[in-house]
Amino acid sequence: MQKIKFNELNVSDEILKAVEEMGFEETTPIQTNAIPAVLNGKDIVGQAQTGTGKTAAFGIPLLEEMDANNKDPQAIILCPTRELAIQVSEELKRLAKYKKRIYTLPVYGGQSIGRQIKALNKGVQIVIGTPGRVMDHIRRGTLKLDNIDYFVLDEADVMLDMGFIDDIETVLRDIPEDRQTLFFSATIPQSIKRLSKKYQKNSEFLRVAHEKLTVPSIEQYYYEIRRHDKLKALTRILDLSNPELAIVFCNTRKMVDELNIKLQARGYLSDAIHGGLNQNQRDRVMGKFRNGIIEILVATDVAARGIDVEDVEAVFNYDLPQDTDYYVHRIGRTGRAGKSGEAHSFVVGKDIYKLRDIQKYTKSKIKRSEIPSQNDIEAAKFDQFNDELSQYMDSADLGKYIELIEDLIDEQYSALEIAAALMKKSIEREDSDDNQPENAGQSFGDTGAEPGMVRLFINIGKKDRVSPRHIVGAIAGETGMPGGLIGAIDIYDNFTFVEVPREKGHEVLQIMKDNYIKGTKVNIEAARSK
Ligand SMILES: Nc1ncnc2c1ncn2[C@@H]1O[C@H](COP(=O)(O)OP(=O)(O)OP(=O)(O)O)[C@@H](O)[C@H]1O
Ligand SMILES: [Mg+2]
Repeated sequence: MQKIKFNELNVSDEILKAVEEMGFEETTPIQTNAIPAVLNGKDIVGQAQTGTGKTAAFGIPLLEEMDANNKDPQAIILCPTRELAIQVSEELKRLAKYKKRIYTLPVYGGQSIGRQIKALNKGVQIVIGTPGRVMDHIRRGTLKLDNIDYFVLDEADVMLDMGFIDDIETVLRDIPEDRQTLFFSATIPQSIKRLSKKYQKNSEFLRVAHEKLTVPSIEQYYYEIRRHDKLKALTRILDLSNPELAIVFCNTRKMVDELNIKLQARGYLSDAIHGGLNQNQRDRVMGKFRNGIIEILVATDVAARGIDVEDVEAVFNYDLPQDTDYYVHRIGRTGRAGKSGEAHSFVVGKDIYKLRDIQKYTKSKIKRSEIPSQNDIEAAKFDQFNDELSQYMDSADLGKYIELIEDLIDEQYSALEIAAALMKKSIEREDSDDNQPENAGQSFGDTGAEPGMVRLFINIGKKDRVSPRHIVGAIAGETGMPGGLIGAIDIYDNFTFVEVPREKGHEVLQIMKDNYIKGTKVNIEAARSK
């Protein structure tokens, strides 16, 4: 029996109420198996596909076992990234809504340690963090280990990999022996078994029986293309399938930044996330993506594991991941909690061998597909136009317009000609709004800008490199605006972007158009105001 009602589990009314409010109707298979096992005191390795509720599978039993009268930390959950630590903490908070006096806290680098210490001192039973910061608190004595009963590694395979292992061993040495140790991930390689022997007692391997490592509701496609066709492929697929939200993975920070700028310049609502940004920037980008202010998240593998954002309908491997496990995790950002999703992978040259390995490893079918043609996109637009038009005709009051058209017909045109002309005009207008290449290189909008600020994209031409200092200096000099108001200047291959207060947007655009900055001509191709 894989799925059951939550009230068939031996859990408290507080949890049942919270789970109901969160809209969970039945347990997922890993929850069915893991919740009783953890409540019975078992150490477990839990493997289940992406998006199948592993967080609640360890979160619910932990919350049940916390002693509300004891203010000391009783559980530590380690996650590989800061965003994931925050998200797991949020999910636990929702589950703990009716568990009064049970507190959870995320601790991660890049956030003020003082604030975290204050929060820890107030009393927190469950600490969720990244290894570096958790270690830091342990060394400072601000995170006490004497009462830790539960130690959880989310994304265990990556946590026991990489540079984390030393930190984890250090933490484990100081946690009381009679703790429970829990490992969870969608991918559990053989090597974990050895580590499990070392760190766990009589561990039970809960593997949710599934043929495939990937989720069946994700349609997977690959495209054999040339490197320089990747951007075209991406934008065409985006235009054709028009996903609510999408994540595009690249293998390097540089590639992420470059691609993001190219997408923004073409008018897509995108932003970038990678480890090179500071924590404020990372939080801001994740927040905008979760709220749908941006629709496309261009990311390195920092966003590959665990991240749960509703309505991510498509994932792109702009670059194929180096590691086959990461294919599973990346595409698992879509098709979560029973929803459907699409995964598109770009394959250049020898990547095809890697793709074959991925198929073999995941036992999933990745279908070969072709870059959609302009005709495909036009046909899709036409279909969409038809749908919208018939809906509109059903609801709108057209009386006055019918009379006007009748006049036109009397004069010289047929009804068919008039309808065709109106349709052409309407579709063309949509297209010209649609960021065609002639608009690329410059745009003017609040894509990704701070509230009240507007972001200007400027094509500075490949050879005409200027430094951020020059740009700020020139704008400040011409407008008399303090330099501090001019923000977020980054220079990429041949683009730069500048954030200025909204009301100064047009003026600054004009200045940049008219001026030479320190002898370098700033070339602005076209101005477009959204
Ligand atoms: N029983 C349930 N019914 C419906 N939705 C659920 C249930 N349990 C969890 N969810 C929701 O499913 C989504 C995915 O859960 P979660 O992030 O825990 O997946 P995961 O297995 O940890 O995936 P990943 O391997 O990517 O980390 C979340 O939004 C969560 O709130
Ligand atoms: Mg998870």
